[in-house]
Amino acid sequence: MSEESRTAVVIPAAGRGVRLGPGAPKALRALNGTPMLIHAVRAMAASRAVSLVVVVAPPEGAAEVKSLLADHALPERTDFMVVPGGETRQESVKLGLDALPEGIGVVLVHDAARPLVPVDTVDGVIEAVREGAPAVVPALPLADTVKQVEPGDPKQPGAPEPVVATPERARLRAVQTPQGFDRDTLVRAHATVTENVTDDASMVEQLGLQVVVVPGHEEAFKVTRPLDLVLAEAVLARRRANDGF
Ligand SMILES: Nc1ccn([C@@H]2O[C@H](COP(=O)(O)OP(=O)(O)OP(=O)(O)O)[C@@H](O)[C@H]2O)c(=O)n1
Ligand SMILES: C[C@](O)(CO)[C@H](O)COP(=O)(O)O
Repeated sequence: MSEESRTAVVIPAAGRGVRLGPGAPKALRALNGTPMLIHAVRAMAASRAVSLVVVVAPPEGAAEVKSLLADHALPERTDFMVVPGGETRQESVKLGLDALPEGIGVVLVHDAARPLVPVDTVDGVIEAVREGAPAVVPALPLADTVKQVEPGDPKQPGAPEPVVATPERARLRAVQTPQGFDRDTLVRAHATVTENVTDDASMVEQLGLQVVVVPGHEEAFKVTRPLDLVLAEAVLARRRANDGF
């Protein structure tokens, strides 16, 4: 993968945010007065290697997302597109991929729900793809011990679940985004894998190709539950205090 190969980012932003609770679609909710999606777009466009950002919007919200992008200051060197999303994250990513123009060789997929990822993490992923890895994921070691269980009846939440195994923690990683791919590899993965998966790199694993992990960052956490909003606001307040961000 050459330095000249253009890099695009697909940002799936079409989720409802059910775990966050009632309100607007998660990507459109505000952090420090600015929609989470705009933070995520700026985080991606902060990389000088990124020439195109494709936002996959809630199907009924594409017009609103277009006007949000027009209303917020974004780097001029980056192009932006908006396409409507699908029923699942996987479908939304596929719709974003389908919209990519010719000439893009590297594709990042980044959750709108990870608005605060630092640019060094983004650049580290791009660099690893450019150096030849077909799929790259940023990840962190785990702080908690993990148990594999026999899942209980979803109709009886809170009922005890039998433990099946305790995987060796030192070999586990908590995976973040942006995940980076050689474009042709990711297109082939989405065309081949039909079962529902929770991240794009696992589709490349199913093709039998090597996926590699590079260092993630604790500020690349995903806003999933209400407490994550508190943490995100605190991170932004610290950034403002530290560097007038
Ligand atoms: N049909 C979907 C579902 C999810 N996403 C996006 O995928 C990312 C990661 O998903 P997640 O954090 O699970 O978001 P939601 O699906 O919105 O959350 P929840 O499961 O709580 O509803 C988010 O940026 C979300 O907008 C998407 O583009 N299209
Ligand atoms: C892609 C991802 O962010 C990697 O950790 C995660 O798998 C998305 O999961 P979600 O349940 O759609 O939030």
